[in-house]
Amino acid sequence: MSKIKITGLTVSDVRFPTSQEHHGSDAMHTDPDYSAAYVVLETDAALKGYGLTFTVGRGTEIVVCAVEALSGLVIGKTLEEIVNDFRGFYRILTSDGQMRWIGPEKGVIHLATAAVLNAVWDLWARAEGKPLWKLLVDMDPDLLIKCIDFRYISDALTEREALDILMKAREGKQQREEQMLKDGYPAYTTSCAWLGYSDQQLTQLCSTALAEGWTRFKVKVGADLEDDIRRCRLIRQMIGPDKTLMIDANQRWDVSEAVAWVTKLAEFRPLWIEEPTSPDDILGHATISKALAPLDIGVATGEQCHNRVMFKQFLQASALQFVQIDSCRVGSVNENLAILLMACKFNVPVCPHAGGVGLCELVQHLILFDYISVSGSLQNRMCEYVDHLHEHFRSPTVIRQACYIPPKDPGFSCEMLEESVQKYQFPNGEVWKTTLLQKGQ
Ligand SMILES: C[C@H](O)[C@@H](O)CC(=O)C(=O)O
Ligand SMILES: [Mg+2]
Repeated sequence: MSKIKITGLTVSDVRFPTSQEHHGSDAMHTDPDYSAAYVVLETDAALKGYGLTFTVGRGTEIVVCAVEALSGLVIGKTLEEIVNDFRGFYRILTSDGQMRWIGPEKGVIHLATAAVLNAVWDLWARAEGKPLWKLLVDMDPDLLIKCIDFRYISDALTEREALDILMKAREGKQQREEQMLKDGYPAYTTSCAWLGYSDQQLTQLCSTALAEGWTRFKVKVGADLEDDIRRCRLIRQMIGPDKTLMIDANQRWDVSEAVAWVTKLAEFRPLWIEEPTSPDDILGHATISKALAPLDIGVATGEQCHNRVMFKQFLQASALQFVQIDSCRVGSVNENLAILLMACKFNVPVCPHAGGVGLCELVQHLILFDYISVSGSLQNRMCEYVDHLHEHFRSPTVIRQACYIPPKDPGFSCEMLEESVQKYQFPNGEVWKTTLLQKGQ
């Protein structure tokens, strides 16, 4: 690989006013403006690297500050020196002697780490002329393992075990890749039933989704039990008994409240309850999992799980039945590789969190890699899809018959259109100047 040197980093606060139409609303985040701290790595070559982390509006400026604080650790490095010791570079970013204090490996600083590392992985995939999933699928297992920081997880997954998983999954890899290219990776939709949508909207979106071939649907719950019963009944009646329904409470309940509430929704046969309580409460999730097991309802979580250490404990404690990786919450591909491999060892299916802005574009690469090179299974597995804001990306996701079609363009698919970045920049982009003026701010 040529010695591409990273010469600069720019980061933008890009926000989309999705709250105006209640897109993305849930029991906890009632007015999200889907946003991103959007990173561009400049190099001394013709290539650039693009990365982002996802936020829901106010506070994005803090993530931008954190990215700026990390920028000195990446500017001046060559791509070659980073990827030749990616584990070491991951440590440099996450274990800076002073900045580590404001994490470690969690919160705003870790969101910033995700944005920067996503851009580095994008640059690497572009330099190799491959979409990221293919870069990972083709990578020598030894090199893949060297991208992962096993510190804090080696009691649950050793390097040897991780390597064995990858070696074992070599069998059938070619067929699985061909299958993905032909049929795509199964998806479910959350776009029909945001909490702020009216019943009429929900009915109309659901019937459109059914006509488009969707068979798996997620409904937001958790604010009002009577509303939840009515909305779940509506959706279940529309989709019929055989299609799949999931429910998502976005951390709204206490542990016992979660069990009682979900028991009342059991008649609608949800496959899982997502984020029933605080995302940090591992033992609480274990209690909920145990209580709901007789009802055949699993617990899903991960979109706000800080890092690989917490995923390890969720798995060790049998506190979740579905692992929801997120491309922008933890330390990018490096940390997600660790989580995919741990999920495989513990035999728990991975069903990624996506949506927001850019999350579908990014995470499709990781789940394709999981199927082709790690788990080799589609059983009880699907990737979230949300139908908003894809038009702002140079290589938007392609969905066919409710499946993600593997991206072909080199990179990690999160390059935004320059005009979108300008227009939606907060607070000086055209859209926000008008919006803030109307609000008198
Ligand atoms: C605020 C986000 O839209 C959140 O509701 C997304 C989420 O929980 C999911 O997609 O799952
Ligand atoms: Mg969720």
